[in-house]
Amino acid sequence: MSLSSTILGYPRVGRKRELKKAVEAYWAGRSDAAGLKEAEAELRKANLARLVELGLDRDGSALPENSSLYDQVLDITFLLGAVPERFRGLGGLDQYFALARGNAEVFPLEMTKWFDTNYHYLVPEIGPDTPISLKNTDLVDRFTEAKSWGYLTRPVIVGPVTYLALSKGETEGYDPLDRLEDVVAVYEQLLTAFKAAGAEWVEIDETAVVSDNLSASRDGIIAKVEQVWTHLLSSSNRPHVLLAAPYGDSTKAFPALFRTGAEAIAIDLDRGTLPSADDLAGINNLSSRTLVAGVVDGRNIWATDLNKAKDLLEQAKDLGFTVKVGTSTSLQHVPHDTDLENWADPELNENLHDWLAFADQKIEEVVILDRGLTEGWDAIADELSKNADILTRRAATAGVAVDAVRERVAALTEADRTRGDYAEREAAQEARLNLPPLPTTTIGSFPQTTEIRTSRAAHARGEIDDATYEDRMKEEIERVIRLQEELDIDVLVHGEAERNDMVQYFAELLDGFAVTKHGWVQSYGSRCTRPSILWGDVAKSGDISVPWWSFAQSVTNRPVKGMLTGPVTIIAWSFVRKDISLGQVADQIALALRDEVADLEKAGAAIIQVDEPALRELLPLEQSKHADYLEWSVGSFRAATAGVDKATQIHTHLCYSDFGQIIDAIAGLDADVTSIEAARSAMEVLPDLNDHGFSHGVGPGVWDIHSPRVPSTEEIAGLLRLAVDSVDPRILWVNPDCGLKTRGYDETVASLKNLVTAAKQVREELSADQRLLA
Ligand SMILES: CN1c2c(nc(N)[nH]c2=O)NC[C@@H]1CNc1ccc(C(=O)N[C@@H](CCC(=O)N[C@@H](CCC(=O)N[C@@H](CCC(=O)O)C(=O)O)C(=O)O)C(=O)O)cc1
Ligand SMILES: N[C@@H](CCS)C(=O)O
Ligand SMILES: [Zn+2]
Repeated sequence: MSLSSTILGYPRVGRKRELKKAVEAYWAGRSDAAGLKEAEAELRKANLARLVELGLDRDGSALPENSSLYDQVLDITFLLGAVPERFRGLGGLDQYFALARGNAEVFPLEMTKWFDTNYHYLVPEIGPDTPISLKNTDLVDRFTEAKSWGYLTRPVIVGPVTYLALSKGETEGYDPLDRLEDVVAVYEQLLTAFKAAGAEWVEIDETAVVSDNLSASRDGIIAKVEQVWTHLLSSSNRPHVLLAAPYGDSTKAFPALFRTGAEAIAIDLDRGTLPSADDLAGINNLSSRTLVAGVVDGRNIWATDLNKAKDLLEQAKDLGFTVKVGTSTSLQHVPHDTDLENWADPELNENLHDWLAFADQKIEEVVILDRGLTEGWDAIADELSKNADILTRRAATAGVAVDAVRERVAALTEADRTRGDYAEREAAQEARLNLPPLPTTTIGSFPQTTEIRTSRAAHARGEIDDATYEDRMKEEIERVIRLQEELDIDVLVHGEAERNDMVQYFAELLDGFAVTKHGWVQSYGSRCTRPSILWGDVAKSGDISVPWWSFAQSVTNRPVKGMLTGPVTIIAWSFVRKDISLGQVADQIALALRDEVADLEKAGAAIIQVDEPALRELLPLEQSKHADYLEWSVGSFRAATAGVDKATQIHTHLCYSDFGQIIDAIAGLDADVTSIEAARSAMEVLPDLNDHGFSHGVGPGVWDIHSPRVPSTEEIAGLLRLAVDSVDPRILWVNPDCGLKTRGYDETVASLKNLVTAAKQVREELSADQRLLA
């Protein structure tokens, strides 16, 4: 059976976040395993029905099966039984969720970004003795169940090379790819099992072939993909294979992918290009191979330029392939459906409706383009002309290009991005702040309690007025300030109670953005975000953070940090326009933030933190693009922060990543203090920082806030001692890995108590040791 036009994956959170609700109900004990499985199956069935309703072929190969209770990489770990020793006493769902979230006894797998997206996967830990075998048949069971409902699906599976390339060695220096043969043996069994269950097609995502940012070299990864898949495809006891190389430019991998003999190859034509005739030299009988041309951007929400897509599809055909329409990536990164929004809502800007394509609209685009491809472009002439018209009108819409914003960005100079000498700043800040050695602080957010979220929801529904909402938030802020004083934390935060999300909050208040009510996208596990839509030129037009900060500072004598989100992170976690460069967008946001920084400073803030947790995430997958990216990203942070007095201390915060490749850029931000995730990787980042001569303040996280586990005082003190071994104690700060918004109060209070006690203990040790200079 031939492959039909398709998408590489569908959102799995559910139109009404059914998956989130089902999983959280299970964790909270409100449902049991059977209840969870039933809810998950119901969602899967509803999604399949929707895909067919939208026009994907139910009996072919077009229906992707990419569901998961938590994460697609974790599903492979679970399938392989490749479970670190600390989880081996557990079984079934207990083990699955302990791997994801930890429990009172065990810390979970590390979590990091999936390529350059805001989706997080769980990093497998692989060693020479990690058990690897076909441990369960969940993936095949899902296929069989869908078949019983009348849908022949195409299971979507992370490929073996990619799985191991994304893993970390159980011990320092161990290369997980050393276990490739064992993993491949399981995939061989899996393919046989799919064949026996009646699968016509499976999709294997070997995404690693598009990235230079992994520890294994790209050439090595490509060679391994070719070797492994040439072997696996030589068997006849398997379904057809769609070998996918999404999320980037696969030009380098193209000849190898085709040499494997896979019946179909999917490539990303949003970030990548078509192969040249040279790339295809020596590959025979191209018409027997299907190319799934990823012309519909799977990870942004703009309506596709259908005329441009048509040209690409024609070019692909001219190369000699059998061409099918596809998305550039899975649609798991976009919301379900634009029709879930109320377009009369003034926050949305009704113009946007026509400009947007969420997952369901993207499927409609795939179906339209497929019709053009098979019936001739005249068959979709109306759609092509309407689409061209929308794009032309969009460019001329008010707010898309604002002269004042463009002129201000064009006038930015190097001096605007440069602060004074660090030693002078350090002295001025020390005199102003007078903090103890190893100062303690937190990253910004305190737990977002049900009361806070309920108040916000009631406010949004108009059930409570602005003043009541504001009073409730202020009560919360004052409570959080008192708690930090009781805990004896040195530098306080207001707790971010008023923020629904650290990006969306800013988007709601800046010009140039729209926000949705239902545009949820999975960030990790059950946690979702509603990425904002950056459609126009960005500027600040009113209060953002100053009233909340001023209130917080008015109720304490200790310094409270002003708290902002940086330009790169706002870009990374929003859906961003593609008609101007990201560097330009970043500078527009930077100037809006520069105004906010100035207002905070004017109000009296001595410390202002500008979070850039996504700095590493947006690092392009291709090495050749790194320098340009680092220049504009670092430049925009500096433009946002360099306007302050030398006595004003600028902090930044980074998390969710492996920072090795961007250490120089971190230094280049020129923040006075950088807090950085480090607890789960036992301070790994510090020697790197030290080797790069990093001499500004640094706060390596000493509490992994992604797990409900409370770290003991001894454990934290141990991490601090490790830190002191790597960097000068005079620059060291003590803080958690990240904000506390996902934590509950019990563990927050217990952990912060231990954190402060540990800091005091190590302070004493150091002063006894005379290693801390005054
Ligand atoms: C720090 N991280 C963030 C990333 N991306 C962002 N955009 N924001 C981030 O903070 N990427 C990297 C990491 C990922 N980490 C997280 C951490 C936590 C969450 C999270 O907690 N998400 C929440 C939703 C947050 C939110 O938008 N809350 C709103 C709406 C709350 C809501 O669901 N309301 C209900 C009604 C509630 C009621 O009636 O009581 C509703 O609308 O139905 C708010 O607070 O107002 C989550 O629950 O998933 C995400 C990423
Ligand atoms: N200030 C934010 C940073 C998260 S990355 C917080 O504390 O939640
Ligand atoms: Zn963080």
